[in-house]
Amino acid sequence: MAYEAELQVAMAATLAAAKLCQKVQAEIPKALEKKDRTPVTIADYGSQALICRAIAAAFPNDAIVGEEDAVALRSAEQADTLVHVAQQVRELVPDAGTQDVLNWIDRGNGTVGDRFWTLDPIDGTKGFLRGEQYAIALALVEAGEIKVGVLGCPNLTEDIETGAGTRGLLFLAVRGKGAQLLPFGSQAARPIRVVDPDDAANLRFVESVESAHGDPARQAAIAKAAGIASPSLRIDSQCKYGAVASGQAALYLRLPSPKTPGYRENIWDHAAGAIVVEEAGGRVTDMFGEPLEWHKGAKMLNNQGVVVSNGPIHDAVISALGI
Ligand SMILES: Nc1ncnc2c1ncn2[C@@H]1O[C@H](COP(=O)(O)OS(=O)(=O)O)[C@@H](OP(=O)(O)O)[C@H]1O
Ligand SMILES: [Mg+2]
Ligand SMILES: [Mg+2]
Ligand SMILES: [Mg+2]
Repeated sequence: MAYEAELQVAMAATLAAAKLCQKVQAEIPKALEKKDRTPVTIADYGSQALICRAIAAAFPNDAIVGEEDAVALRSAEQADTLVHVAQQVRELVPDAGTQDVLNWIDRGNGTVGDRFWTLDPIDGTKGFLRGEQYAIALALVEAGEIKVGVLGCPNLTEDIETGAGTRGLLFLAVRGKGAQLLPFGSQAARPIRVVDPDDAANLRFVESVESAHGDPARQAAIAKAAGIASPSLRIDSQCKYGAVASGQAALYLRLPSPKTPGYRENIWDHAAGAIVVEEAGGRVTDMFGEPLEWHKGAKMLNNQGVVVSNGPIHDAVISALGI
């Protein structure tokens, strides 16, 4: 199958990063504050180091556009943090030197081009810090189209609402080949599909836990206008894409927050989830119904808001948005 090597490398790297994140989350990590005042932890850095190492080894010519960089970790003030990051990485790569770890993290400073990977080593760091949902999100983009996506969700359960079933899910997709779900520890991935419009029990919508990352009042009004009467399920991170792809929600709405109207979305916050939903039969656009632009830069400057659906309700949502 096309992209089989890329998929296998991405899956193995994401599972290794998930192991590191699970261990750090159990130890109740501290958060550092980045320049933009958002949090980052040793697990964000460790996850980026492991995944960039694996991609650089398998595909040395590929650029990686990752969320994190090692600038702060190279500073004298963060010497202790660097020690902790390197310790965590060494649990999985015993011969990793401290300089190696810094260089692997900085391998994620690549730029978008004809073929590149985009990586969010922990999406939903705030959820991670609360002990709740987060995702490790990795995607390959070629000629402006996402070709491969792997989304690791270490705390997500097969039944998202009740918590029943295996905890720890890997969502996978290759363009044109469908989307699959592999519970952590299982050998057998199974195909997934978005929800059928007749399945009233799963016609719910999902949105961020963090109110400041969207517009909860407008999101509720739009969902209602599109025929979804039940209250939202609030989930951190790209796990929301997993909910739509696996047929447990019909809609994920992320409308611009009135507090940060100029905010533009990062490609790593959406690429892996978007291909998983599309390959499961759903649709992903911005709030104007336009396709998201993956190859223009790390920020999607020409897109605002994100609408993710099972497909059949998509046009009703865009028209309810009234634009
Ligand atoms: N103002 C604003 N508007 C929209 N999005 C924003 C905003 N600020 C931050 N972010 C990004 O949100 C990412 C987290 O996604 P979620 O909102 O789905 O998860 S969470 O509820 O915050 O946990 C989060 O990703 P991570 O930094 O990887 O956690 C940010 O990239
Ligand atoms: Mg993110
Ligand atoms: Mg992140
Ligand atoms: Mg972040």
